[in-house]
Amino acid sequence: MKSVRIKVKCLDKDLLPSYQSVGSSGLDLRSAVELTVYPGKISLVPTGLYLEIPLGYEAQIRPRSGLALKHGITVLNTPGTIDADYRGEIKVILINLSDNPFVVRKGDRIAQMVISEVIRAELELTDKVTETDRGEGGFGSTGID
Ligand SMILES: O=c1ccn([C@H]2C[C@H](O)[C@@H](COP(=O)(O)OP(=O)(O)OP(=O)(O)O)O2)c(=O)[nH]1
Ligand SMILES: [Mg+2]
Repeated sequence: MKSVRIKVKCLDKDLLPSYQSVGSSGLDLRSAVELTVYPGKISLVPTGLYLEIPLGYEAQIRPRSGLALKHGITVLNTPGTIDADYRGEIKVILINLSDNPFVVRKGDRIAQMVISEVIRAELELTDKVTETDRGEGGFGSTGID
């Protein structure tokens, strides 16, 4: 498996994220605070983490499926983008899509962070794009069966 070294400043060692199994794609992120995400509401959850991601990589913040399925808790902007040059605290934007308040305790694993390589586009202006069978069809144009 490929890996990349990332420097991390962590306000509290107990908040250091980790992979939960040998094949996990994401590092589980822990909440640095206790808070409640109320039904239908959005909360910005600090993680106590500051990263130095090498240029050419990014971090993506994704929901945990268990929280989504059991509690209706998801990441509003998924996948959240952590730019390589960002030096602020990593924060997670949670939304509660259930009818019940969701209590987050300090140290709870609230989301996961996947490190990814980034390919940047070199935009080349043109007056015409090539034709294809699909053409302008989209948004369900191929049907559902
Ligand atoms: O879930 C997220 C998303 C973003 N960020 C931080 C890191 C990221 O590098 C920065 C900017 O994020 P983004 O580009 O998604 O937001 P923007 O609205 O475009 O803000 P900006 O104008 O600062 O780029 O905010 C987080 O901590 N958590
Ligand atoms: Mg941005």
